[in-house]
Amino acid sequence: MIILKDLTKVFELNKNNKTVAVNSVNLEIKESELIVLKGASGSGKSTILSLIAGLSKPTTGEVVIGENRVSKLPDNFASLFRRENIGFIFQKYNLIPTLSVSENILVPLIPQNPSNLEAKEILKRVMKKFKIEHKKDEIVKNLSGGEQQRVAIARSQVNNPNIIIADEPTANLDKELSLHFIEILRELKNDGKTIIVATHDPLFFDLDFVDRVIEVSNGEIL
Ligand SMILES: Nc1ncnc2c1ncn2[C@@H]1O[C@H](COP(=O)(O)OP(=O)(O)OP(=O)(O)O)[C@@H](O)[C@H]1O
Repeated sequence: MIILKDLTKVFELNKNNKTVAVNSVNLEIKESELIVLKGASGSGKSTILSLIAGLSKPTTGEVVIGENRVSKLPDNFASLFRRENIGFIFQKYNLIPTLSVSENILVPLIPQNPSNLEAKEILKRVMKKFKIEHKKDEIVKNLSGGEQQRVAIARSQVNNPNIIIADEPTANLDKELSLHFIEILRELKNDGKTIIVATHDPLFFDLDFVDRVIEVSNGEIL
């Protein structure tokens, strides 16, 4: 269970310039639920995701995931928690363009220093699942948008996280690739993952396997 308790995030650029990006948000997300956060640009979706992941700290309120009060964890514990529990899929993929597909997918494992055999097995599992095995030695910048997306998804799954956070995952994809991404999402949902997608792509709003579409406006949940 992920619980957001009266969560507020204020960005203070200077004394006269404050943005309330998230305003008193309360939300409970059950295990294996798929939630879509929908809202216009600037409504606060990405900020909510980064608070859930412990990438930033709330101004007030808290985030609790399972037994962990994520928003109260010191940074090094928060990053450990993230590494073990959360997979990220970003709009711009955040891949390293000059590295190969396999090298990019293995990046999240670097802190764990796995044996070659372990790394090979994990690579095989995720590349097969997300159908990118045939490109394993290709440099990422030579891949199409859809292929880069699959590398990013494969990378998000190397630690087999139980929570997946996707921020505008289809923003750079055409309709066909977006529909393909949605099929991957359906699979991840069937695997029992808890998934939170922030998007303004209408393709996500009537899917039969989405549990809830939650509208965010001006930092508040409607
Ligand atoms: N680091 C920051 N410093 C100052 N203001 C910020 C920061 N991050 C976000 N904001 C502001 O907080 C508000 C919410 O931004 P956020 O990125 O969460 O919206 P969003 O709904 O994800 O938008 P988009 O769909 O464009 O990504 C915006 O007004 C934004 O300008």
